[in-house]
Amino acid sequence: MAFRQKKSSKSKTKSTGKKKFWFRNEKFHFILGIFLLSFSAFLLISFVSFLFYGAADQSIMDAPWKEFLFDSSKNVRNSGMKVGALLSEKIINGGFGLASFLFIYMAALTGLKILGRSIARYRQHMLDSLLIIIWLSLTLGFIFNKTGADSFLYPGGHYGFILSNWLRSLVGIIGMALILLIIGLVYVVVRFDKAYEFLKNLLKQKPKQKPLADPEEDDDLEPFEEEKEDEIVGHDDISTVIGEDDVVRAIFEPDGDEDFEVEQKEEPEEVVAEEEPVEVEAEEELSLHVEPKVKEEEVDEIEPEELEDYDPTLDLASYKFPTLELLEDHKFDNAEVKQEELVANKNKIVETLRHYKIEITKIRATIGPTITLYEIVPAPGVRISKIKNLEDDIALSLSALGIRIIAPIPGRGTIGIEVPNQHPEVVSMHSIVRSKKFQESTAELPVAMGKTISNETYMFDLAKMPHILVAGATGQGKSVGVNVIITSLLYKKHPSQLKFVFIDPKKVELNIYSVIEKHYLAKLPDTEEAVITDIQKVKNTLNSVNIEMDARYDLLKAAHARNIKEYNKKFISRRLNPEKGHKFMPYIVVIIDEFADLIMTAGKEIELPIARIAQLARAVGIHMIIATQRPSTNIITGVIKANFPARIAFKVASMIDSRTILDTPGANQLIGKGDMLIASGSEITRVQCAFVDTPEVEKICAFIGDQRGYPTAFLLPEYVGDDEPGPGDVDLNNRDDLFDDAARVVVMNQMGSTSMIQRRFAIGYNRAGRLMDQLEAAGIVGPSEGSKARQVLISDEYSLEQLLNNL
Ligand SMILES: Nc1ncnc2c1ncn2[C@@H]1O[C@H](COP(=O)(O)OP(=O)(O)OP(=O)(O)O)[C@@H](O)[C@H]1O
Repeated sequence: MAFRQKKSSKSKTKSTGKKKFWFRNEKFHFILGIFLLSFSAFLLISFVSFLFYGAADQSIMDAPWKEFLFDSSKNVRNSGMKVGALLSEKIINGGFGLASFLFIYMAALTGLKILGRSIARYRQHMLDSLLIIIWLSLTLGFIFNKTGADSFLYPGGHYGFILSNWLRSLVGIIGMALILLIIGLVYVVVRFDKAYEFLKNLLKQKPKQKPLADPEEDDDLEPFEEEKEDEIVGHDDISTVIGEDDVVRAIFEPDGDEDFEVEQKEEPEEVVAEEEPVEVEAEEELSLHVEPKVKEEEVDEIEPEELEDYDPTLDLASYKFPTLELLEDHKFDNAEVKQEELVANKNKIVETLRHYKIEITKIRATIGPTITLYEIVPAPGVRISKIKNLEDDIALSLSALGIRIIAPIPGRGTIGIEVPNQHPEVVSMHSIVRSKKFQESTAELPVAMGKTISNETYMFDLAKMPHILVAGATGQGKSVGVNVIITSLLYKKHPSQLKFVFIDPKKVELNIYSVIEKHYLAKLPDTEEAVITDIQKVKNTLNSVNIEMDARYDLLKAAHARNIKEYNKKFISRRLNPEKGHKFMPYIVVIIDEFADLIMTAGKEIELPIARIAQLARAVGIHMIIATQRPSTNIITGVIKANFPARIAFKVASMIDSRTILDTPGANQLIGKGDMLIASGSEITRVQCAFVDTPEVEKICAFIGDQRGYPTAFLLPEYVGDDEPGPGDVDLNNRDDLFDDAARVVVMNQMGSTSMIQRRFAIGYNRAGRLMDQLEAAGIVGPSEGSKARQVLISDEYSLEQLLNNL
């Protein structure tokens, strides 16, 4: 029932895929194209004869419509007959006047395009036509304003007439004429460079910069538009009555939420960096500097009009997202907070405060999944610090652990006392994934973490965080938290859009995901396991991610894109040439479980590449999540803290640990079992983490793993560590597994080319290079000759086999 909701939005991708399939049907194209061409021919004939016979046909057209349509004795003179006359009347007179002829042009052009004729700048033609229709209809409506009464023809059509009358009433005849003239002029200047040059020469002293707006500029600005924020799921179960007859009155409005979404706008500095040169140049010589910039863009870009948008999901077009049934509802685990519990807690709070001579004027309860927030308004004159100091006394009187006092609650003017519920609720991943907020999220990397104190789904966009440090004592819900993050992403992102790098020195937590290797995992070439456990491989992988990051930056630079979103948008609209190395970039999320173990064994060798990724990788779509159960300062160092602004703290043993993670106490007062504090920027939110059990994750992974995947995991660039043998020291006793095959290929082709070996065996450049060095050491090929292929020293396969046998 409720699952249906999920299906509708989740299957968006799926249904668009189907639609596209239907739309791509060749026969459908042919029929539609022919229809549009015939229709435009018919309209042309009808429109033209309407100009000649429209007046004569008016009387018949004025007849009641039944008579007009069904009385075959009444005939019109229009060559398109009654339908032609009617269409002409409705489109020309009832619509946009003589400008409506352009509709014919648009229909014909569309027909030809659908039939497969390549039409350069099709979209531009359509846009131009629409603009001209509006402008011309308005202008003709304005000019022929008076003639409407005695002529059958409205040259500006109904809309031109109405709109021009309205504008005239606003700005008068002269104002209106000026507006039309200026709009026309701006259009001509923007569209036609020659006209612009001409006008510029004409008015040499006062050149106008504005009209030369680079179409790319619009594009560049787009990412800075605020993304639509998700709707908040309605919740009516937030506040609860404490008791009418109590000494202190309870307030029960639903909470306004100042969720995390206040965060992150795109950094303005980047805009400045990009736009500055244009402004500086504009001061000197207005137009000259803008032109070459456009040309520079074109070097890397290909003509977009000819091709349909690239669809990265096409390789796995039939991929099905995991369904909601794979997740448990955990409903039976849930318990309501009883009215008596609320009243009892309230009374104890009030009594304890009274005991210390603190009067309060209001108290309100907001029931969360695991804790209830009692918000109090102290009587005037009471010092807040006094209440804060009573934390332990209130905890004692309520005989409960995990009491936290927030004094004051930012932006509310109240003091919050968080009290754990006697029977905490399990927030199921099921309920979170099903929430409207998650389903309708438009975030790049949406993660639904759990529920806030006011029972709202707590979500964030990992792309904006951009890296997360997760810490907490053992057994408090850290691994579940990491699984929740991964699961959220699996429910929302297609394998083509997201890749994970899993690093798990303990070899237990993340191994569960190895079955989705060919869908979602990234690994080094030539490695067996996609979930990395070996410390040397961890180093190599992190360095390889660094190389990938640098390569992505190079591509972004060549594409004049500021971030991955902008780059992929350009790539999808086929404005980047794959032959120049451009490719669709999936997001890469690096997850390191038990970070402490790594730092203890490898120290700086691990910390430095992590810090570099954390500092730089955001713009190129590489994000990191590191988890540790040892939140000490030698693990969470200053370098790590500085680069991981978003932190998630599960319950920790001491206040010092809490400070190490969050820079503030609080995590030591949590109650465990997924109770957590999320710090993002200066805001700290208490959230009950969703619960996803290992069998649920296994089911999701099996669901994905059983589907067709890519031939291999996503291959990261090859990285050769310093301690691995370089090309100089070749040990023929330790030959590459592909040595014999590579030798045969080289001899058969009589070509000693590294890239041929690379291509033939689908291996990285470094490995192919090493193979070539070994072939040289074995005397099969000659020494390197720069960019030329090496000389092959063995002329036939027989000699080669003999040589191989003797090695
Ligand atoms: N969000 C949650 N809701 C309810 N129970 C939870 C939640 N998270 C964890 N738990 C309970 O706590 C137990 C331990 O959780 P988890 O394995 O995630 O701890 P951990 O911090 O990763 O421990 P370790 O560091 O030893 O791996 C779970 O088996 C589960 O019973």
